[in-house]
Amino acid sequence: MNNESYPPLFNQQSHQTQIIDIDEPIQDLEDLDLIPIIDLQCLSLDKLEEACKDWGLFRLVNHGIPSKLMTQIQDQAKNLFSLSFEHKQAILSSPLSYFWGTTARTISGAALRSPKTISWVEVINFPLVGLSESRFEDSLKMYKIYGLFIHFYGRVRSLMDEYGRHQARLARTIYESMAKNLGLDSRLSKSYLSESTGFIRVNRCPRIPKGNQAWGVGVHTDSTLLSILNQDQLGGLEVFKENKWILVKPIADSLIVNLGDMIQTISNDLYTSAKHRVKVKKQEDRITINYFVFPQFDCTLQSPK
Ligand SMILES: O=C(O)CCC(=O)C(=O)O
Ligand SMILES: [Fe+2]
Repeated sequence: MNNESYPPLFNQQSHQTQIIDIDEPIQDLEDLDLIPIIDLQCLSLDKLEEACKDWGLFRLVNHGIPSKLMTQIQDQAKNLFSLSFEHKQAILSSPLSYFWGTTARTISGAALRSPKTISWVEVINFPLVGLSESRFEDSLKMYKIYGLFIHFYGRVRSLMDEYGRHQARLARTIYESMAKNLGLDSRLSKSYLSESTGFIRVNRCPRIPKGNQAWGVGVHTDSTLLSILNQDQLGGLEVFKENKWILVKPIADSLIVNLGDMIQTISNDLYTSAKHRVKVKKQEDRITINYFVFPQFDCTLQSPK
């Protein structure tokens, strides 16, 4: 098992970095999807309220993103990850960033990784603001693979722009309904969702040798206001609810909305920032595309009385 697109650690036959408990009980009822469903075409404020309080996570359907775009973005992410590890390290730099072994970064942008907590994941961050006018392409010309890379980077970038606009629309619609439910003061609550903070994070959890498993992403909550996830058909995402880990099954054309720490704070802990994690055990690469959005950086969060 060797492929130059993977970080070297992920090419080892077996790895000792993450031994995880295979017997841990997980609610896995074959045909049953336990995750609450929110239909954006006929959005029920009551259902939304229930999902936000009880789960902190829900499945979004009828969201208006064409399924072709959902698939194209997955395919292009796959292409980008298939560049060699060296090239990814060299060319996916500011305003983009590439790192592996963790999804967390320090304030200065360095990957927050330690040998004990290596996650089985590679990450590319795409800012959405300024992507089109960035000098990134100029800096790429220094590299020999410019010609090869640029023809699909251009494609990825325009897809990201289009996809990002849809995500911003979804976040705005969902957040405004939450604000209504929470009775937020509309003058204050405008700055609690700031589209300019939005970015897209593409994750690849590399295939893993048969019989092994690892954390793609360990247990965490998102620090966002909202996160909106497009996962491929391999699965692996789990959410914690009433002391059980529940599989968030992949269902074509649906998105998973995660409430982050910021909306939990704004709601005065009425809403839950969902605890979740990703387990990797398939012999195929797993790709997910996540949209993250935050409050305006300098605003003060105020919970309703
Ligand atoms: O890849 C996934 O399914 C979820 C990733 C995640 O939780 C994150 O990036 O915060
Ligand atoms: Fe997350």
